[in-house]
Amino acid sequence: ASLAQKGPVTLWARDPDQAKAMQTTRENTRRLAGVKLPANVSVTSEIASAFASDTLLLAMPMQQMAGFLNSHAETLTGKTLVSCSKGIDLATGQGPTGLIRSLVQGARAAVLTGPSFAADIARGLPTALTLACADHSEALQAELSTPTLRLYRTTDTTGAELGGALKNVYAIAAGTVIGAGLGDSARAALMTRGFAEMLRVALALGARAETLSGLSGFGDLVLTCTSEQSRNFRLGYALGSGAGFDAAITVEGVATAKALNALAERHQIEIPVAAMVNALTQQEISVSEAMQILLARPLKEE
Ligand SMILES: NC(=O)C1=CN([C@@H]2O[C@H](COP(=O)(O)OP(=O)(O)OC[C@H]3O[C@@H](n4cnc5c(N)ncnc54)[C@H](O)[C@@H]3O)[C@@H](O)[C@H]2O)C=CC1
Ligand SMILES: O=C(CO)COP(=O)(O)O
Repeated sequence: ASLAQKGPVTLWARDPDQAKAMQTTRENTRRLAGVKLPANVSVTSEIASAFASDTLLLAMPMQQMAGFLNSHAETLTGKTLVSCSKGIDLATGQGPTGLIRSLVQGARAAVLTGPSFAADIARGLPTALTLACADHSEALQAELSTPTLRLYRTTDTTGAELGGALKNVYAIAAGTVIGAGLGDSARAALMTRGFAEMLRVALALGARAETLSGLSGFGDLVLTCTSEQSRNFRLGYALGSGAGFDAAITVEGVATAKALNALAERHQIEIPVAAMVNALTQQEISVSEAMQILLARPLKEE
């Protein structure tokens, strides 16, 4: 919707009925109810017209991306593929750019990430994001920036994708703390220790520290750990308060916690908060057990 301020945009939906309904009603009632599609957004389920552009934005749950890329590898060859997904592929431990590079020959991989709820962007509220691409991406930055969407460029794709993926794990932790009534001070402690874990993992995997301190890292951690709009925060809140949660809702932090723990084990990095989130979401421990384990850890230097 934001890009439509600058020209025609084609939105691809897999399901022909859903595409037709969106094209007619000018709304995605299931995913973004109440937001009207701008006039120059057209919705189609036809690959040929949807994939005609040289630049394509990929917005799907992370665990679906490998399958999508495999199915459409030939059509996507030579395109600039900009991933908006935040996660780590469980099967390979790769982020979006790694998947794109390994599954689509000749594609240029980029990541668009940072603090942004889809509903805020669609309503034209001011938003700033990180655009990461290994090669010179000034033209892409200009192409994807709009009057309400300000993009900052970097070549650090590893840092950008890890910032966006990992913050979801700590948003679940923050939601759990608030849901369990443990207070804002405890949330601030978890966010800070969570950020230290994000930095340790990202640096070990070759990211730059300044990327993690930017929009895709610190910025997105703050947004997701403090907003009830976040699905990751809301899942944590439900876990903390003992309420139910709709399993159909996309919550990237659950799979990411699993993938992150596997990565940390391989690289021998300590991530106690993420380990608790993984154990909690896999229903291996209770909220009070998680808190006791974290509080009983040996005292150490900051
Ligand atoms: N919703 C938000 O505010 C934001 C979401 N993201 C990220 O974007 C990604 C997608 O999230 P949402 O759009 O919110 O999830 P969602 O669950 O609301 O929508 C997912 C969309 O992907 C489609 N999809 C599912 N499997 C697919 C496949 N195999 N091939 C093609 N399309 C497929 C679905 O039909 C649906 O339209 C996630 O990684 C999320 O972290 C990033 C920033 C903001
Ligand atoms: O990534 C997001 C905001 O930057 C969206 O967060 P949720 O997936 O937790 O809703």
